[in-house]
Amino acid sequence: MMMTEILDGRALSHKIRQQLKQRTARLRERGIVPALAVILVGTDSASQIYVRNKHRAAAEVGLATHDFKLPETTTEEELLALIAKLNVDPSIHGILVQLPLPPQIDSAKITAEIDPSKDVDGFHPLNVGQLFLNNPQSLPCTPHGIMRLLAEHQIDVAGKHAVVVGRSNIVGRPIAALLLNADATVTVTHSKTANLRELTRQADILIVAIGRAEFIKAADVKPGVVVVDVGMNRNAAGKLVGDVDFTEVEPIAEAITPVPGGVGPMTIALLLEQTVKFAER
Ligand SMILES: Nc1nc(=O)c2c([nH]1)NC[C@@H]1CN(c3ccc(C(=O)N[C@@H](CCC(=O)O)C(=O)O)cc3)C=[N+]21
Repeated sequence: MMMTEILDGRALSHKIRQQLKQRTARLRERGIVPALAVILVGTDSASQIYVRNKHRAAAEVGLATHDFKLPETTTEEELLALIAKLNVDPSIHGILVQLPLPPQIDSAKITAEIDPSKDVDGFHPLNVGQLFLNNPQSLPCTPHGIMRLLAEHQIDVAGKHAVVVGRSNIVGRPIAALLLNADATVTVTHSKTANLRELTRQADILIVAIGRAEFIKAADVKPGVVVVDVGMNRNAAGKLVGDVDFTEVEPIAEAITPVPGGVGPMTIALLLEQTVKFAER
């Protein structure tokens, strides 16, 4: 009987936060309070969960957060003015603008205006380019959290076939780059991919970030696969479920992340870690 390893993001994020506590204490001895500015425009529901959990975790590790909650009707000019102010504020080490933004705001224009050295999300084109060139400066938190979770469980990706489902700027594209930098053989699939399930069945490592509840079933994976589920969806019963049918896939997998308690808490831990890193420079 093979036992499936559960990749527990809650436990590892706890461990990372304990280490960060010591680093923030040392910074405070030098008179530096690491500070993160979080900008939320409107009322996206995933963003609100994120803001709430982030806030709690930041306080616990001794990191200051400055929340800017702006109305749905905020203009691009207003948001750019706030970013310009935060860019030059020496007491602010990290700036995060919650995505998605309302339709009147061009998010590409916004991410390009954040000082790359305060870009805790790693979404600025300069940081995206550095990641692609295998010289990362600031990494997107969710992909970074995934790599840390795999490393913690001694899952070596070198030489393995990693299949990514989804090509978003936040998860699919950057995790593909990170896996490639770690010497995996990477296939990126998405909503237009022909015979997608034939490709997922070939994965040694399967990363699913497509935003469809329980999309990956038992028949879509091979025995012994390592599954990372980035999805966060509400099912008909109002329960939080991933993009992977956990009940079906877990018995076949060698290792799998749960939802909740997998990738989500890791995203927050790496966001805090990146902010502390910026404050230490
Ligand atoms: N610029 C930007 N960067 C982001 O990284 C970003 C964003 N915008 N916009 C929204 C999404 C969503 N997101 C979450 C991260 C963690 C949890 C999280 O803590 N999840 C927990 C708890 C879930 C719960 O409390 O129900 C878990 O999965 O176990 C949720 C949501 C980051 N995002």
